[in-house]
Amino acid sequence: MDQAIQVEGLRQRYGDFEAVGGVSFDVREGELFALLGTNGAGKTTTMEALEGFRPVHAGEVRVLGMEPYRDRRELRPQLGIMLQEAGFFADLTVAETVRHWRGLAGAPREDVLELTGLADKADVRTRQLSGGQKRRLDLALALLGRPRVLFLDEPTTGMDPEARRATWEIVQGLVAGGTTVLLTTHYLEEAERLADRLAIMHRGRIELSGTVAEVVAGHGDRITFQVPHQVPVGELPSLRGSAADIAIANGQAVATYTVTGVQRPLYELLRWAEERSLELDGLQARSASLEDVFLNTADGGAR
Ligand SMILES: Nc1ncnc2c1ncn2[C@@H]1O[C@H](COP(=O)(O)OP(=O)(O)OP(=O)(O)O)[C@@H](O)[C@H]1O
Repeated sequence: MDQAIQVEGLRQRYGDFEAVGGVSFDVREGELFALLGTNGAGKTTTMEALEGFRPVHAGEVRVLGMEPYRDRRELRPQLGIMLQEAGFFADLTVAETVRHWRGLAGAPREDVLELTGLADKADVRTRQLSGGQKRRLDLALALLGRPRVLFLDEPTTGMDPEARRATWEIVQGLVAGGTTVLLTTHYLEEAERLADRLAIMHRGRIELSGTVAEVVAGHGDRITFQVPHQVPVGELPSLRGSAADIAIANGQAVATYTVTGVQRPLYELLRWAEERSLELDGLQARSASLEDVFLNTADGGAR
């Protein structure tokens, strides 16, 4: 089988409110696909439809060729699910929690605590774990049954940078071993690092999808610098027809130009500065980043 996950025209409602309004995407076997989006965009709702938690209202979803809600008994043992909120028994230790869940997995992995860096917390009660450690225990439980398809809903929220990087390595190892992963995240760097392809959702729809390179293509390049104090923002030049966007950071005005190709506009800018004997602190020229595209989408700008 080529496609592990197929979503076609998915719509989900909560009462009268349409949380997902016609979403389509595929995830190939052994691929990591990231769902990004603003708060309330419909990422978790989409994921829950694929996990078989509730029937779909309209459209078609398939996971490993099965209909997730109808076929949940057969499908569930092949899925690993890491929900956004951990629901552990507070008085069980980490080792007891794993033992409890191991009983439900067919041929459980024995190394999940070592894999997730929790071996030294085996005797700690789950309520005493830090937020990041709880996320790691959640991941450990999701991996117990050696899932073919792994759903990770904001897996690294609350983790320190080191734990986040360690988690990325675990996930990369799983994908290298053939596991299909659907991930939601608010960390754009996480998606840039891990995702083979991604989709940006906004208000129940997919606004953009593709590889990172495909998603940022066509969004131009950026030139930014701190506006010198002696220059009123109204006197900044336009660069090849592009006017400056001004943002204030720590009391300092920062100018950003969206341009196509940086060489000519940069030349114009430097000549303008030279003629006025101005120093442009913090001058940067770069391609559009996933963050630029994301913010543009969230503003309703990318269509
Ligand atoms: N059980 C529910 N009943 C009513 N509305 C709900 C329910 N669950 C989610 N919603 C609403 O549906 C919309 C989509 O929620 P969802 O959790 O799927 O978004 P999300 O993209 O995962 O958001 P976040 O990034 O904040 O986790 C939101 O407006 C949310 O308030």
